[in-house]
Amino acid sequence: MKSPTRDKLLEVKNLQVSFLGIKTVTALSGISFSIGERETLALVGETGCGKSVAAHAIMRLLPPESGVKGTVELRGRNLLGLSEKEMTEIRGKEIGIIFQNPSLALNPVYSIGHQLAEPLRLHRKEKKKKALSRAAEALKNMGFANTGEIINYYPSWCSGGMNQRFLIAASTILDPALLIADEPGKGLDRSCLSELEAGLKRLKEEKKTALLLISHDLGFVRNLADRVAVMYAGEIVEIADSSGIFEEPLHPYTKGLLNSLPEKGFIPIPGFSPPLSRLPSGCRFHPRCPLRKRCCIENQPEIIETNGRAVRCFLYP
Ligand SMILES: Nc1ncnc2c1ncn2[C@@H]1O[C@H](COP(=O)(O)OP(=O)(O)OP(=O)(O)O)[C@@H](O)[C@H]1O
Ligand code: NI
Repeated sequence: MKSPTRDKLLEVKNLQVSFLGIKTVTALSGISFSIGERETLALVGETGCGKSVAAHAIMRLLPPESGVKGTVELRGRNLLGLSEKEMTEIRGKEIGIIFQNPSLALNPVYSIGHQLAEPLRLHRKEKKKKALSRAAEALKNMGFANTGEIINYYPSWCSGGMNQRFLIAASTILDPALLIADEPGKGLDRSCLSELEAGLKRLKEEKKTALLLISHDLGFVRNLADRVAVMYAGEIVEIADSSGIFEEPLHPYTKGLLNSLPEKGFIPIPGFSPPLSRLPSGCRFHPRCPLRKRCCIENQPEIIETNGRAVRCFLYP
């Protein structure tokens, strides 16, 4: 929504995800958003609202018993209609993904250099020497100075923050157009977090990689995101430019999230998100909303777009 003519890289339309079990839970109730080429979109919202499910659905990494509907178009190609073989080609090459725990994703028995160079040797048939020099360059982009030494390190020798940056270097070594980062900063201390932030910034600016950034840390989001989508109980309730969300939030839930920031006085939103198996009537946020009206209890608001932003709330026409 930054500019109406921006080239769309990823377009998610009406994505619905249900987990079939004794009780079927609908984790995503039809979410739609798009990410432009080179753009960073953040997904924020309280725990359990469906952020990780959205990331997994886009990458087709959900368990087979999950029901997925809607479309996920990467440069116009619907990923949900591809064969598993075609999808394997997309993962890593066109869309990279990193999760919060890097030690689970890095292989403990191979050196960092080997793990970075391997995809280049495999997919690009690059010679060892060239692949290793590209690996060193990727490490430099992630803020490491002594790359000649670091390529010989093993993950267990390094801190969580270093490993998270190795993982970003590894997930983007084939220059994917989009990197999905699900809580990349979780569990990292402040200094590791600022190194991670600088690494992601360089990736955006130098490699022109688009980012889908999932994070609880609104400060981190504010520093990196061009646009922000706010989720609540399996729905998107507001999407706007980063400055719109942080300076002029519209939805009462977005306002509540911002008030819980330290600089706004740590005021938590009273109550809890509803369980997905027992959603309230009307607006899903109404039981916790200080501004609720009668219609909010009875009717479900649609998400409405105006002036380059979208909001799901009866306060806005
Ligand atoms: N495989 C699964 N089977 C059943 N339910 C699931 C499955 N995966 C996720 N869910 C449910 O879907 C909902 C959304 O989960 P999700 O992990 O996407 O939340 P989140 O927004 O990423 O939260 P957090 O901030 O804690 O990471 C949760 O209620 C979760 O229990
Ligand atoms: Ni999550």
